[in-house]
Amino acid sequence: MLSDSTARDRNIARARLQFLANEDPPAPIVPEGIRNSWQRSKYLGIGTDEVVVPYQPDYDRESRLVRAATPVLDRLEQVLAGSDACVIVTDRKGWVRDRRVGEKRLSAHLDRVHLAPGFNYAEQFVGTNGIGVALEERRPNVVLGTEHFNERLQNVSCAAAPIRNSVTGRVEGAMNLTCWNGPARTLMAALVQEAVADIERVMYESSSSHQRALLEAFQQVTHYGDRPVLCLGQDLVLANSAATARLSGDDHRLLHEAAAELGHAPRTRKQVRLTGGETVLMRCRQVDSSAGTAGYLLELAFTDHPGDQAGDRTGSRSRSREEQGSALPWPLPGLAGTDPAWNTVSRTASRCARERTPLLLHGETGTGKSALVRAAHALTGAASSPVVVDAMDPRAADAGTDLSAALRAAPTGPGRALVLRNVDAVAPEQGPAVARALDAAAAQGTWIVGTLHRAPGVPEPLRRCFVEAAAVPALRHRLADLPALVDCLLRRVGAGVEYAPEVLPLLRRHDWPGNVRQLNDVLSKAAAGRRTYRIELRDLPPSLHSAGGRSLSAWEAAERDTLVQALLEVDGNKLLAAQRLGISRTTIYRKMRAYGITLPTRP
Ligand SMILES: Nc1ncnc2c1ncn2[C@@H]1O[C@H](COP(=O)(O)OP(=O)(O)OP(=O)(O)O)[C@@H](O)[C@H]1O
Repeated sequence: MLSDSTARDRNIARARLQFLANEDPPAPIVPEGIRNSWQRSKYLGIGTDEVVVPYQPDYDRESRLVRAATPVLDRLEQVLAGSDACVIVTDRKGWVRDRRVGEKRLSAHLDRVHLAPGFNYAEQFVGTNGIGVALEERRPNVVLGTEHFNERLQNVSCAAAPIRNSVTGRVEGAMNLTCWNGPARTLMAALVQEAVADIERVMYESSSSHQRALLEAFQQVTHYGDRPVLCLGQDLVLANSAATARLSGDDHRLLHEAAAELGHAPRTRKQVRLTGGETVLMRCRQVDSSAGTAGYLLELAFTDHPGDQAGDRTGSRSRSREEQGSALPWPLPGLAGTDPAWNTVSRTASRCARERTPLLLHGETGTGKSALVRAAHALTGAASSPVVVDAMDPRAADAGTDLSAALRAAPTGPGRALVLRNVDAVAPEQGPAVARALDAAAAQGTWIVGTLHRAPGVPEPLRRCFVEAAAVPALRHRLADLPALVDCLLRRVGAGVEYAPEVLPLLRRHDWPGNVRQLNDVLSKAAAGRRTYRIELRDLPPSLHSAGGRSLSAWEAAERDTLVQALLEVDGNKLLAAQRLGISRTTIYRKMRAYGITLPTRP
């Protein structure tokens, strides 16, 4: 009689051969994570009988990951001495950086399959294996014997987990434990998790003072992104959206070199020619932390953008001009608009969603902050919708369900997004607990987003939970997008809703304090109440027909609405409208001026 695990191994081995031999997906007996990895491996055409992997003997043996992993591996090596186990650390691309083996026979086998320092064990080269799956799916996993894609690995089992930078949430590498197939394999996952936590802690201790200093310097200067600002650390780049829109990765390297040349001077300026040929004036400041030099803070002024002088805080208007020159359309599913400032924020949100960079979105109510997060998250292929926790929701303020508890209750992990709406409404005493809850979710691979109406409005310690910030433009600043928005919103109402040509000019005259949400409400109501196949001027609310310079009393608003309604009924003929209302033509002129009524009128 076969033991349970032997029978399982045989079934998995059979399922693997069937999967390799035909076009069907792997049988359901195969665990989901392994099935997905097999499919990716087959799609990439990876061989199953030979391990052919790239080799690069030269690598940075002083990197922060290697330095943090060394004491942990030293300790594990002693624990595992003589046992049939081996621990391995790779960098984030799958290059093996260190390996410690308990016994010689396993060491020889691992050499034969190139699971050794300098080789690359990413899934794209080896197919399904612990390291490859941990880096690909950014989560811990176990790959047992016959679950390996390559036959040469089937006599070993491995458990692996990603190693993250607990400040930025970025995956820095992977830790893997391999041993011969056998009963001990079920304990491997726990051992790996513990070792990963130790490495992450050492990394945090050694790097956090640098990173904290850089983040602080960046946040002090950007005030949520008015001009291009870049903060360059040894392995950390912080850039606001005004900088990312104009700089490539090569530009970052170039600017880093230029900054390093300036040395220790407290603040210096220098002209730098970027890779695309543009010249930028860079103002550089060295950032120090308690552990030494953390990096450089660069404030940039592009020579084609005079309003964007380093040190000039002209606010979001100068930023949007800068972005207008460079932001190309960046369509997000279900959303409309090609205004440059909208393009820039769409691009930033997409990149942050992809890289899981914590993002702070600020913009007036109804501008589309939540809609952007939903669309950018969906674009990553995530199956789940973002979970939104509102700091202004009275239930969250309730003693029984405090805000941090609500955040902690949200599902976390790669493929998840967590939105804290109205970040600026978090009460100061709740700040530390909320920050801890956000950091914990980010550490699990969740994409963290905060939204608020006005920047800067986020107090410490919450501010440091967000790495990037971007502004969502108000509708009145992107009126060129109005036709596309109207079409998009009417499509949501139903197919075939049209509008008269005079409608758009009228919508364009309004300043939309409630932004796209208000436009959506107006259009949905107009479409529901329209009297013909299309929306006419008279279907729009009377308030849209006046300039609305001052706030009106209820009585005044009612009078204005009656006036507009009467004028619309008679196609703007003032004499007829006056007769209907029983007032003089002079009175109607006076009232129209007083209320700023501007609907198209007949002479
Ligand atoms: N570019 C767009 N294209 C289509 N619809 C949009 C766009 N921007 C916003 N909307 C729609 O406008 C409405 C309001 O958007 P959303 O709820 O995202 O605003 P918000 O900025 O998060 O508001 P608040 O600050 O009040 O939370 C939603 O129905 C959304 O789908």
